[in-house]
Amino acid sequence: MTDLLTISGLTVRFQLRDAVVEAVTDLDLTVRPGELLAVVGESGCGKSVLAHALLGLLPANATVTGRAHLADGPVDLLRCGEKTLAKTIRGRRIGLIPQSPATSLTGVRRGRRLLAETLKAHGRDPGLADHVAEQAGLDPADLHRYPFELSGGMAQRLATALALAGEPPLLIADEPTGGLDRPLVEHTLDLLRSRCDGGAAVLLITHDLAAAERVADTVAVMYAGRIVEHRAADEFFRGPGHPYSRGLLNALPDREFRPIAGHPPMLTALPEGCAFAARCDRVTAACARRPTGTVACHHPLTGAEVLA
Ligand SMILES: Nc1ncnc2c1ncn2[C@@H]1O[C@H](COP(=O)(O)OP(=O)(O)OP(=O)(O)O)[C@@H](O)[C@H]1O
Ligand code: NI
Repeated sequence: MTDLLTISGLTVRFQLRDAVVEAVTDLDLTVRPGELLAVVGESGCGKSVLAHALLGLLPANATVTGRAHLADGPVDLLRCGEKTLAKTIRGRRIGLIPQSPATSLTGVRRGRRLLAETLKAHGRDPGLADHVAEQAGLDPADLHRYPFELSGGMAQRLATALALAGEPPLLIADEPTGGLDRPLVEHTLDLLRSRCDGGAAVLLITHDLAAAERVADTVAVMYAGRIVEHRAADEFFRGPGHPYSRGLLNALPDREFRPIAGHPPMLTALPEGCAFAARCDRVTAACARRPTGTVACHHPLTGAEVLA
């Protein structure tokens, strides 16, 4: 099947006064219709920057290179300019559930009006507001509130409803379960899954590997701005290939509940070789060269040692 989204060589740099932040480097990804791709990795590894780059939402100190295309459009999302993105892409072709919607949902309109106007802007019946809120797990009775009157979890669900309003074929959900308690987490994940089962694609950005395990078809692991492993979810959860992936899985409460020692490197001073080497128990002299491949490691895990 043709890919819905194709990203090649995506690289994002932020210019600071006296340093450059290498936020995303040479990232290739594809997402098919009906696929739920989970992008996982520790805080600061570039997940939100990836989402914002695709939607033209990065601040002025960012430089973006590479290419990103939707299957049905000739435009390069990274080059097409604000007007095209605002008119034809954001909300319509690609919906975004932003991270921390409590801070991004501002304005003086009540939830119902916000949602009704968004539906109308996408050519849908504004009367569907209550229905779409319910789909997102938000009690329609809470739509009379202003954004600043919403709890973090309610704002999260309103943001989800707003992203669903345009029925975009691709939904990017950046930590969509933040601030939600367990039943609502599951409701939101199942909602994303049902979007995919209806033919849409979802790029789910999450810290929560248990969430990814519940719903993802494929998993991409980011470390220090690069994808270090990308494969089918069932294979990944059975036997990750990258030592970093194994570390993430072993940190889960129902596995070893043991966090990975140490910290990711500074994105302003990345090593030339493998960025994970300083934290890795398999490091050798070979790791001074940058590893490549779908498991970007000179000493990937195999067979029995995988979850040892
Ligand atoms: N405008 C900016 N200027 C400089 N650096 C930035 C800017 N925006 C983001 N960064 C840096 O880019 C890196 C990646 O940030 P990003 O928000 O993508 O992380 P993340 O993986 O989404 O983390 P989290 O899981 O905490 O949301 C971080 O080191 C961050 O500090
Ligand atoms: Ni983020």
